[in-house]
Amino acid sequence: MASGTALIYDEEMTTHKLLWSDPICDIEVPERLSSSYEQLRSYHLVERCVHVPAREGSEEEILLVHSLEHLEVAKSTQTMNEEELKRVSENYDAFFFHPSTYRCARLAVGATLQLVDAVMSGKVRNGMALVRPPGHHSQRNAANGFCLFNNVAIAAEYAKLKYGLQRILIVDWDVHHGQGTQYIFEEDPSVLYFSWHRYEHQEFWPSLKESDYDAVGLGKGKGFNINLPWNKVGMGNSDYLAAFFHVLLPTAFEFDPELVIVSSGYDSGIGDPEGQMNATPEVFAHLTHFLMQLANGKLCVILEGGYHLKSLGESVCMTVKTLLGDPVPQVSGEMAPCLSAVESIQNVRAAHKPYWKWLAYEDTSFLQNLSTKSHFLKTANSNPSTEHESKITNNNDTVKVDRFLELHMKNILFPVPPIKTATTGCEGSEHFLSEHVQLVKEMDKTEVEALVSGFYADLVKDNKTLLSLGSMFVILDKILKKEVCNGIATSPTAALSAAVALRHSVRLGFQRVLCVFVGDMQMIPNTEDGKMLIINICEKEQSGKTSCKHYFSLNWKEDAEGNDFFSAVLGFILPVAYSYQPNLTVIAVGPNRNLGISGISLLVALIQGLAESRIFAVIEDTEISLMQNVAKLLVGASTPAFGIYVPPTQEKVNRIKALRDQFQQEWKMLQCSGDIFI
Ligand SMILES: NCCCNCCCCCS
Ligand SMILES: [Zn+2]
Repeated sequence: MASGTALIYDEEMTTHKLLWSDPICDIEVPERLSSSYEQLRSYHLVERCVHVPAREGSEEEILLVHSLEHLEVAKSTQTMNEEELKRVSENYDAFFFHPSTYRCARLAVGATLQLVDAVMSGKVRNGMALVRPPGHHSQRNAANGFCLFNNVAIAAEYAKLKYGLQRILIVDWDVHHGQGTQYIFEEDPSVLYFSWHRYEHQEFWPSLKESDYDAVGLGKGKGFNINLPWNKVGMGNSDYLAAFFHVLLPTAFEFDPELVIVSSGYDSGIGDPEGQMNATPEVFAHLTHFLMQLANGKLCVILEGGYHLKSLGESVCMTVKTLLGDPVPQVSGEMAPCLSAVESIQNVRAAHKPYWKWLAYEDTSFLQNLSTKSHFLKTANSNPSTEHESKITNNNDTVKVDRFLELHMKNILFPVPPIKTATTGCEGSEHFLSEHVQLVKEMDKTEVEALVSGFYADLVKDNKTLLSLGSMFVILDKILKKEVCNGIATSPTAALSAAVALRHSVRLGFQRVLCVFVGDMQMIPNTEDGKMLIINICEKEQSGKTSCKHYFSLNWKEDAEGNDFFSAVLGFILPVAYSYQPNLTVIAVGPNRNLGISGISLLVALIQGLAESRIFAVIEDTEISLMQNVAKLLVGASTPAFGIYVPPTQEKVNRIKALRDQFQQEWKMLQCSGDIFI
């Protein structure tokens, strides 16, 4: 299992710069690279990464994507004077040449390929390349939007050629549409390209019709190009997370890529003059964390845009911290996507329904009663409450944004506990003990009995249960005190342990405890006060207990061969959990679990993004291999390959949709169709 995070940076890429005045290009400055690198150093992140040197991309590698003519023009600029450079630059939309541009662009390509090699060879698990000039706007025969060579597109072609890959996912979270990348892979089903971008109904640059949600790819490539247009500015954390839950992640898990490459632009972050969006740096930790669960963790993050230096630097650090396996910080802001975002999400799901199994039963009846697109425009403008008030009056006030970020990041960056996981030394734990794991000593009997008093005392029959409860209390204390990040214990009665753990956690002061219980829960604590939210994934409806705001019984029986649990995790559990914003998560697996090990592993892996990754897992002691899988995930291993993809049945899709329709006003991250507002 590969480990380690590569960081690729070469100061020489700061020599490319604008020699004349150009109000469009003057934001793409060398300091974007140097200040991001300095920020990484200030957070002591550089020394934790594996340093991989950049190199020059070869002409042959560049010709994987670009025409010989384009290469020759770029090469010829090295010896030009300023006048000539200016003239050549005017042939392109928003691009400038400097005598060192060609050299820097080749270093950007080479740095990107070095990262692909480091990840594909297993030298590291993942990594980031800080490069400029960026790449995602450049096309076969043209420079465009500050980009000369399409670093990420070349990387994808290179990986296919050198490693025989057949499925590569490119996620472009830059705020501009990577039209260059779209054109290059439009007919190619082996490269799934996803981009969100500021669009404002084709008003915003590059103002292309083919940037809209109905550009789904061409020929054999149909379905493998996903455009999510943002038709308003001010999009924030909840909009971005909703786009991942309801569009990108279900598709990505069905696609099951062998490698994930991110066109990582941070102009989609707060304060950026181009994006005018509201998403704060920690959201990139969540987006990165989700993508780390694909392709067995093989993730290459390549810098694209980002023009507010402080916002860029903080977001780069959040990304690298997460690549290193640090706990994911709590995401800030109200967890409620705005109407415009939900409409875009609904439109892109409808557009892709013909191409993806997970969308087979998507309800697209809204298209019929839509007279024209203007229908949504009307609703969007009709209730202003559905838009985000901008945190910063205008992003152009750089100093104000600096101030905001200074304060905002203070309470985000918590000390990473030295020990990742605490365990009880239970059966099978010897397999994963390492310096990241701490064995907790047993608690003495009388103390445990005192803690278990009242409610459950009579239920604690034997010594074994008592001891298991005892070590559970010790683990919960350590998690609360942030001595450890998470913990795992086995129990002869997971249901009892979970119930006791929930009460104990609330008594310890955790205000919102999320409990995901797999199997039949037997005893269900009272959730009226909202201090707990329970999602019980069980085979049959718990007797007489119907779902309510803080208790969900999700009937799910997995098909034998594979696991169709993705749609429940991505379409229901995560949206509810993110809406609830717990400060502790308890995962419990009881007897006769109705989910496969890979489904549970996926759930544990994805849910680590909550509660600053504070998770307590309690597993029925008969489930040794499950315990080991979960323990490895808590210590920081990548999600194992999650078996054969089985699309959800219509009955299961309808069950999720029914719960969504019923609770999407309480838990707004469930929203993925605009109907609710009409
Ligand atoms: N009115 C023309 C605006 C051009 N803006 C180019 C932005 C390129 C961003 C690269 S991430
Ligand atoms: Zn951009």
